[in-house]
Amino acid sequence: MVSYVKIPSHLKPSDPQGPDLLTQERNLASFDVKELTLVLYGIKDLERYHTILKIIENDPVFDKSNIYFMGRNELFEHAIKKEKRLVQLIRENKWKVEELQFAEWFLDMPGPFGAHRGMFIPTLIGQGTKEQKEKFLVPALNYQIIGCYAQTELGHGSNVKGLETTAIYIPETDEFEIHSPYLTASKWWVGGLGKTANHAIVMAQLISNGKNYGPHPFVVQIRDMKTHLPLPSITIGDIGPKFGFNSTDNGFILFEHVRIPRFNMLSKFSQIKKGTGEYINPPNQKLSYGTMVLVRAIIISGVRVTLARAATIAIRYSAVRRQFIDKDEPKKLEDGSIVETSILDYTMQQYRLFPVIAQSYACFFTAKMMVNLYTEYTKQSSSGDYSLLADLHASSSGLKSLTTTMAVDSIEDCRRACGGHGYSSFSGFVKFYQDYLPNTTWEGDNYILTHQTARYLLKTFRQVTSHKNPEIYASQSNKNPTISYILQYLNEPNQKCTAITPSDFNNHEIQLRAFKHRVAFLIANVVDQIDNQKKSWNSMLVEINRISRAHCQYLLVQNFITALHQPSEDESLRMLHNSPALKEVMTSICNLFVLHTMEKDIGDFLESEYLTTPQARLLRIQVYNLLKEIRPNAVSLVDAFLIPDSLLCSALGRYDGKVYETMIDWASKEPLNGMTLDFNPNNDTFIRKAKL
Ligand SMILES: CCCCCCCCCCCCCCCCCCCCC/C=C/C(=O)SCCNC(=O)CCNC(=O)[C@H](O)C(C)(C)COP(=O)(O)OP(=O)(O)OC[C@H]1O[C@@H](n2cnc3c(N)ncnc32)[C@H](O)[C@@H]1OP(=O)(O)O
Ligand SMILES: Cc1cc2nc3c(=O)[nH]c(=O)nc-3n(C[C@H](O)[C@H](O)[C@H](O)COP(=O)(O)OP(=O)(O)OC[C@H]3O[C@@H](n4cnc5c(N)ncnc54)[C@H](O)[C@@H]3O)c2cc1C
Repeated sequence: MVSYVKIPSHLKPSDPQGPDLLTQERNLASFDVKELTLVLYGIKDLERYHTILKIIENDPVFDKSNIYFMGRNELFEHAIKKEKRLVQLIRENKWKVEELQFAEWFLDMPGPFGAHRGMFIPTLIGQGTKEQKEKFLVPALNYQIIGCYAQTELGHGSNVKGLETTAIYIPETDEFEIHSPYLTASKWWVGGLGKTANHAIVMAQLISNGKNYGPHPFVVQIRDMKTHLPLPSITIGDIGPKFGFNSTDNGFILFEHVRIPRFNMLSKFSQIKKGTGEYINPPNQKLSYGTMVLVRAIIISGVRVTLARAATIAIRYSAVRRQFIDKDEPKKLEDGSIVETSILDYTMQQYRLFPVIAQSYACFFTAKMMVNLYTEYTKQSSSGDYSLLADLHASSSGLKSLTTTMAVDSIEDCRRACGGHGYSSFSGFVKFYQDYLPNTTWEGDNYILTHQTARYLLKTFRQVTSHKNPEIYASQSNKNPTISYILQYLNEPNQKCTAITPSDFNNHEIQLRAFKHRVAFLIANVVDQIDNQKKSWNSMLVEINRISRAHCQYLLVQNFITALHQPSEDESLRMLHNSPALKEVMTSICNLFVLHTMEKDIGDFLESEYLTTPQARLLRIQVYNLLKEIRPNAVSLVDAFLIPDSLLCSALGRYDGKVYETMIDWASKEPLNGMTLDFNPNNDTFIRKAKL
């Protein structure tokens, strides 16, 4: 890239106050960083990581050095080039899903084929029959057709049952007619639709013999395969500029009595019979919502790397950045000279940032749980057993909501913790935040999703309590955490915390009891208000949200603690258990996650009377103790995430700590610096490129 400003050569390269600050930090670690990285990725995935990263970093098409200077059109063109190159690489290297997830992660560019890979293909796999897979999935996997997932409409997104697009069965021709009766029925927001896709999975109200059977998925060809123009009676466009995600063509589409063969209704679960239009019921009414369950689970497993990325930038920058001399504990170099304090040494900075490290590790263990639960569900459902679906839907909805909210809040906290430089695109936070933000809205608005989780929890509570002998559920409590805490609460509703010193709060049994008691208390309270005091659902929505949040926080806590204690077949967990140094640092991180989470929501724990006010104070002291304990390991804990510089794309978070050199180098490449502007108000304004 061209530099428009020549930087004077007399400047010394780095921070004059101390050599290589990050190396000094790294020397403080109490554990082996490589060992922890291995726990996080596992041996096989770490090999994949390095293989794929090498390919991506050495390919000029994926070069990101110009990314912060691109406008929308340039960004979109760049994204298409990347997508096309990615498809070539998939073919050349025969990449499977495992490799592809790393490639997409490293590319860090929401692109026009994202919905094709992330939603169109999974829907065909999950909901298509064998014949439909042959017709649509095979060409989709070969990129002969490019698809998108068209569910949301201009007038309805959250309320899927309220969608207005119709698919009416026409027995005479054995076809469906896809139609948008109102402006508000226009499909809207659909990724890859605006310019790229030639096929769409359209979620439409299935109507046969005048009866509405609710939203079902239909495959609709939308553009001509040769000219790429919209097919007759179809109107398509891009929805315009957005907060972020501008490298993707989110689009709209309207249908005017478009006919498709009956074959195109995805029919693995429900079918329409030829001629009669008879509807064959699915084994579970919500199976047509299956793609959403899968994608929510995938989003949850992506949160850990999002948090890791934000923490890496902020922690490394805070180690390098120095402001003020600490009057009480001045920092001295070896030669005795006093230097300014690294901002990472300020307790307030630690309090803002170390919990983000802890959240990422917590999400790592819960991601494992989510993957296991989804795998178990897939196994069972392939033999017709859908009994795990309700559980899976409840935990994936609530956890998607909790963890993505946590992630966007934490990216912003990390950005602010970097002061003024956090506001620069070069921080690596700006585009990252903009592109990540829709995770709180898509695949279910984060508030709406908590209704689903709470509904399941209330239902379970009612089931257990309405039984004459609730203990009958005891045998299920090992597998079902909700039943386990409800039973515990019923047996001992007035349970009290036994902590008498700050360090007592490190006791994992005390921690688990706190979370169990709090969530059961909140559920019991809402059940009482709805069932006995006849409060409306709407009047309880804030409490509903609280219940889902409390339940999902408990899942995060329980998964972290279980990972530390329970013997496991899992390769990563065995490595963790076999290393005392790792176990020690992970225990501190776990304690910080648990106690910081409690402290933030302390009102719930006080209200449930599990904690007393003096105990709340002890708990806060223990949080401060943990910050001190973690401080020497902070940089190494983020190094272990192994987020490559090419992905961070951050002047502040780079591994070598050369913050200031990079800031000025990148600023010198700002194209505005290469333009000559005429500021004279009496002249017509003009801008021209400078001659270098
Ligand atoms: C360390 C290792 C490193 C490895 C490195 C890897 C790096 C990896 C990086 C990975 C990054 C990953 C990122 C992935 C990103 C993927 C992005 C994908 C792009 C997404 C683009 C966006 C697409 C979209 O947004 S598509 C549109 C989505 N829309 C929605 O989600 C709409 C939300 N609304 C709904 O779901 C429903 O309307 C709902 C649930 C709110 C209400 O539905 P309802 O029909 O009205 O039902 P209700 O009456 O409330 O309930 C009845 C009954 O049904 C149950 N129910 C509801 N839904 C479901 C369901 N889905 N499944 C099962 N059951 C369901 C409900 O519980 C009720 O049950 P009962 O109480 O028993 O009656
Ligand atoms: C970048 C991006 C990409 C997307 N990609 C796709 C795609 O590829 N395909 C697709 O089909 N969709 C896509 N979407 C759409 C997305 O799934 C929806 O926007 C999302 O599901 C939210 O629905 P909504 O917009 O209708 O929100 P609304 O439901 O209108 O929500 C607005 C507000 O009202 C509140 N609210 C609504 N109902 C209630 C209630 N009952 N109780 C309490 N509060 C309520 C919500 O909490 C929210 O705060 C995308 C969205 C974005 C931003």
